[in-house]
Amino acid sequence: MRSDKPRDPVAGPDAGPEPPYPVRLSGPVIKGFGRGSKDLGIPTANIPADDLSEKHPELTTGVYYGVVALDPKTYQHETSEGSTSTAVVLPAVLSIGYNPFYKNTVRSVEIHIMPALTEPSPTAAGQEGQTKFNRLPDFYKTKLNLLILGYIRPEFDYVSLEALVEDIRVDCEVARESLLREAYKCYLVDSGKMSGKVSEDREWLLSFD
Ligand SMILES: Cc1cc2nc3c(=O)[nH]c(=O)nc-3n(C[C@H](O)[C@H](O)[C@H](O)COP(=O)(O)O)c2cc1C
Ligand SMILES: Nc1ncnc2c1ncn2[C@@H]1O[C@H](COP(=O)(O)OP(=O)(O)O)[C@@H](O)[C@H]1O
Ligand SMILES: [Mg+2]
Repeated sequence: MRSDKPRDPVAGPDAGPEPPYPVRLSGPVIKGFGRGSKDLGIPTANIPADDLSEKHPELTTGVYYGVVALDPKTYQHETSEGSTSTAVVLPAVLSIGYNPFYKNTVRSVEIHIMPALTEPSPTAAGQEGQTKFNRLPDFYKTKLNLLILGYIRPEFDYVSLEALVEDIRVDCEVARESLLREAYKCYLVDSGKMSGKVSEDREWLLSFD
């Protein structure tokens, strides 16, 4: 169970991702248990977790942050200038594990895509009423590429659904603050002066065959 201790506002070193990060994962978006939107009001794009233990033994169960891109052949992202047919990199927060609150018996990888960091955060503290998490038009079956850039916390069980939702709200804020640091922002925005390794990772992220 989660303790009442206040949470750190950022996770991972300021200097940028340290090994094993960035970790590359990709797969088609599949159906989950249908609880994300319905029970929690937090949609999560699930990708297959079948070969995770074999391919990524370093990924322990827990909550992570990173960046994602969706295949523009099947998903056109809406921007302020209209819809775009090139892939867009967006910030994300994800859980890898058994969702102890729901006692799942199989491991899942569930990604919540957040709005661009240039937009106001819908999950910032102190907003009136119930938190409204980011919601995009559905993109089941679309190929999703994900670069995991850091670890936030282990998975917990909770006394209530509200407590789980509040912790995920804070995860979104921790992910956002973590990604706003220069050494992480470069994965989201091409500033023209990124290192060769970052540029290689971004190229992978944006490649869909
Ligand atoms: C950032 C994030 C953190 C999460 N943390 C936990 C957690 O600590 N414990 C837990 O039981 N589930 C956690 N979840 C998983 C939610 O319970 C899960 O997204 C929900 O059950 C929806 O599942 P579905 O996609 O199968 O419908 C987390 C999900 C996200 C996106
Ligand atoms: N911000 C978002 N992040 C992730 N998925 C989203 C988002 N907005 C809409 N979706 C859509 O919602 C679906 C996930 O909803 P969810 O209730 O978790 O269902 P499931 O249990 O099938 O994963 C995703 O597969 C995607 O098509
Ligand atoms: Mg889901």
